[in-house]
Amino acid sequence: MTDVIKVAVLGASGRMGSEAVKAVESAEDMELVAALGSGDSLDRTDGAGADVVVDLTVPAASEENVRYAVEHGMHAVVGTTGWDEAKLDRLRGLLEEHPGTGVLIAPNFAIGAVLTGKFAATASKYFESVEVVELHHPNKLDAPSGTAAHTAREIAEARRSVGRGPSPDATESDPQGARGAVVDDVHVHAVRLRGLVAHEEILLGDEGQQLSIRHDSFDRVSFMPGVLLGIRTVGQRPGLTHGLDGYLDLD
Ligand SMILES: NC(=O)C1=CN([C@@H]2O[C@H](COP(=O)(O)OP(=O)(O)OC[C@H]3O[C@@H](n4cnc5c(N)ncnc54)[C@H](OP(=O)(O)O)[C@@H]3O)[C@@H](O)[C@H]2O)C=CC1
Ligand SMILES: O=C(O)C1=N[C@H](C(=O)O)C[C@H](O)C1
Repeated sequence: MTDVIKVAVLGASGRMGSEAVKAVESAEDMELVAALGSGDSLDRTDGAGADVVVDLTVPAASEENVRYAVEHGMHAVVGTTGWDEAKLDRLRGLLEEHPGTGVLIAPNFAIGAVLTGKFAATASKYFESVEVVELHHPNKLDAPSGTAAHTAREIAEARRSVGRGPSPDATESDPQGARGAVVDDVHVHAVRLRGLVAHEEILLGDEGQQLSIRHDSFDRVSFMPGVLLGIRTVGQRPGLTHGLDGYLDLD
């Protein structure tokens, strides 16, 4: 019998956090030792003996939460968005000072979304044009989604590897930003619509053909197997892992 993993969830009453609390409570190899909201002190995590902190909060709080976890000897599984290159670099530096500690930053915990990013990156090597559309519930704080930004970077890297440049685009005037955000030369469009949960579609086009690759999370339970995989694996993977694919054998 393996040791039970003691887990603290930050953002525990949020949409994702409340689902994660249920998932951890249902896992036989885990024990929920702390469930924190925005008003709670972080010392309730190490104070309760947590091995792993799960951060499902807000972009403004996530970096500080992870820093606290690492500095207090806890691993961290992070689903919160907003981890740009500057934050990731600071985290890498921190982890060098704490070589036994692992942190997973997962833009998306749903296996279908992880695969969508991989499939889209592969496909984008063969198509002249590619654009990303993400569609979410209207309560989402950030745009474009962390997943869409991550997908755009995966696509850009794949295209660079085969010498493909940006998609063709004759737009000369776009004062309202109708062409969307541009992440690493890839256009990303954000839709916010009541009734949606989390969705992403990658449109690829070439002479006389189009390919669409789409993933839909209809319910936040779709993220929970990835959250549990992250909790089970993070302690064996010191350093920073960016993307759940780092814990999956996708080749
Ligand atoms: N990686 C993935 O697969 C997924 C990632 N996400 C991301 O996860 C994050 C949370 O999303 P969602 O659950 O929808 O958001 P919610 O707004 O529903 O939940 C966020 C929660 O965080 C709490 N919170 C805010 N600041 C702190 C803090 N400093 N410490 C502890 N708790 C805090 C809030 O509590 P209070 O109300 O008291 O302020 C709130 O309950 C977002 O960044 C989202 O993009 C979402 C879905 C999937
Ligand atoms: O806020 C959300 O809901 C989601 N956020 C993450 C993101 O920004 O990519 C993951 C998923 O898309 C749901």
